[in-house]
Order: sequence, then C-alpha cells, then structure tokens
Amino acid sequence: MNRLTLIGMPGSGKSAIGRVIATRLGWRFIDTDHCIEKRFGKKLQAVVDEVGTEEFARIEEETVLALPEEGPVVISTGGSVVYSDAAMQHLAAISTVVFLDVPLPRLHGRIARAAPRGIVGMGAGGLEELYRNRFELYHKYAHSIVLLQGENLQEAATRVLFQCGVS
Ligand SMILES: Nc1ncnc2c1ncn2[C@@H]1O[C@H](COP(=O)(O)OP(=O)(O)O)[C@@H](O)[C@H]1O
Ligand SMILES: O=C(O)C1=C[C@@H](OP(=O)(O)O)[C@@H](O)[C@H](O)C1
Ligand SMILES: [Mg+2]
Repeated sequence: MNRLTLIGMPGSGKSAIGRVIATRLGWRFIDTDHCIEKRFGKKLQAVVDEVGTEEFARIEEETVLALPEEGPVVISTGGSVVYSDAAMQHLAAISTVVFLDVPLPRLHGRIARAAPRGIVGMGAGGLEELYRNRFELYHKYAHSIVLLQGENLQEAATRVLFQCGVS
C-alpha cells in the first residue's frame, strides 16, 4: 500500500502530518486545498469568501475526482470532504483513507491560532456541533482511525504509518 488519504476536522493536522509522511517516504504530497488555491490563484479563504461554502464543497468534490489515481502519494483533504459521498467513494477506491481523530479541546486551540477560514457547515453550535455532525461521517469512510492526543508531528506521522502497516 503506497497511497494514503488523510481526513478529519480542520486543525487535526492533515496538511502538516501529510507533508511529514510524504517527505519521510519520498512520496508525492497533494493537499486538495492547495490544488484549489492554485486553480483560483488565491488563498483558500478568498475562494470560500467569493463562492460561498456550498459552491466550495462542490469545487472540493471536483478536485478530489480529478486526483491522479496511480503512484505513491499522500493526499491531505479539506475537513469538509466527507460531505461528498462521491468524493469519499473515489478516495476509498484509490487510497487507504485514514481519519485523524483529535479530541475537541486540542482542535479549539489550533483553530483559534490559525488564520480564519470558511468552515463548511459551521453553525451557531460552533466546533462542538460540527464535530458531532461530522464524527459519524469520518468513521463511515475511514479504513483506519488514528487517535492523536499529544504526539508531535513526527510522532503522529509514525503512528499513522504504523497503524497502516507502512514501514
Ligand atoms: N500533532 C501536532 N503537533 C503539533 N502541531 C500540530 C499537530 N498537528 C497539527 N499541528 C499544527 O496545527 C495547525 C493546523 O494543522 P493543519 O495540518 O493545517 O491541519 P488541517 O490540515 O487538518 O486543518 C498547524 O499549525 C500545524 O502545524
Ligand atoms: O472543514 C472545513 O469545512 C474546511 C477545512 C479547510 O481545510 P483543513 O481541514 O485542511 O483546515 C478548508 O478546506 C476549508 O476552509 C473548509
Ligand atoms: Mg489542511
């Protein structure tokens, strides 16, 4: 197995851990948010502001369906990708899908520190409600679930690879 997709909440480390894994193994690294930034020539937040979250979710699906289907790769997705069954079926067909499960308190801190970004489906109930709504979806589509509680990026990458049987 030489193709991994990381899914999970915003701030769970998909982009940062994905890059560490790809660098360590010499695999290609694709971040679907970066693909969207490249296509539109602007930062992700500017794209979301311009098109709205509903259209953003459609663009995200389109981006996933256009991903290369061969070659060693780590694919880091945006947290909202699980709202698209078509995108998730595709990712499951072309890679091993790993849910990075990071407890809410840790996510809170990371999201508060990060630059603002449009979160799909964010309502009055905030991150807690979003987590509850998405949790089932992340579980539904994951081949493997990695619980991350205090590991740094290198340790987290090692955990993911160990759990997926990549050495
Ligand atoms: N396990 C970790 N240890 C330390 N910092 C982390 C860890 N995971 C993520 N981060 C940091 O949290 C922030 C959000 O991570 P990011 O990879 O962008 O998450 P995502 O792509 O899932 O939204 C970044 O600054 C990243 O370096
Ligand atoms: O969860 C979400 O709704 C989103 C997560 C973001 O990516 P990360 O999960 O990499 O932060 C980005 O795709 C967009 O802002 C929407
Ligand atoms: Mg990311």
